[in-house]
Amino acid sequence: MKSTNLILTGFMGSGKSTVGRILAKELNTFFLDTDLLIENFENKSINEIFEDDGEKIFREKERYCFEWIKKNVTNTVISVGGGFPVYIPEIKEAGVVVYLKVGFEDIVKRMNKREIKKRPLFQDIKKAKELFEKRAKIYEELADFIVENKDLKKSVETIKEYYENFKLQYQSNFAD
Ligand SMILES: Nc1ncnc2c1ncn2[C@@H]1O[C@H](COP(=O)(O)OP(=O)(O)OP(=O)(O)O)[C@@H](O)[C@H]1O
Ligand SMILES: O=C(O)C1=C[C@@H](O)[C@@H](O)[C@H](O)C1
Repeated sequence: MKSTNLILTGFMGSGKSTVGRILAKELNTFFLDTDLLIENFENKSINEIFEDDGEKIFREKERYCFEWIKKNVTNTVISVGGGFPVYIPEIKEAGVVVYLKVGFEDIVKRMNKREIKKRPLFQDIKKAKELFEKRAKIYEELADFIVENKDLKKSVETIKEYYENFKLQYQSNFAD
């Protein structure tokens, strides 16, 4: 059976947390962020996990999060880390997937120094751009719905409309 979580994906800084928090409030639910779940569980920042344990261990923690969400979470807005769909292509098993699409130059313009510092894979801008180019197609292929996150209000409204229609369809599919 399809899960009814609303999962936001996209590159680092594409606006998943910003859009996710607003959406959760408007939909009268809660907002989860897999990066924050992992940081809280480990009591370490993402930077510390990358430094102390390495990226491979971080990806294992993301998979653990995925399995937990699939089993235990419903009707929730969830923002996942930028690499989550790349390493967990079965992401749709945990909910309906919306890709927040933003160009690399716009992401760089939007993020301040403090925001960049928190993201280990954004330290080398040339490498971050290469990663962005490699991942763009994967995000598109794994999405149920794609939204260009230009105007924040419009993005929220478009996703809300899509998700409400999805839920209506879901309910009619599973009605007795
Ligand atoms: N539509 C928008 N227009 C302008 N700025 C935006 C928009 N959406 C988000 N932002 C800004 O972009 C920056 C990054 O957003 P946010 O932290 O929500 O991204 P994210 O996808 O959750 O990042 P990460 O996954 O790396 O944590 C923030 O400063 C946020 O205020
Ligand atoms: O794009 C990525 O691979 C990452 C994005 C962040 O959200 C964090 O999940 C982490 O820094 C890795």
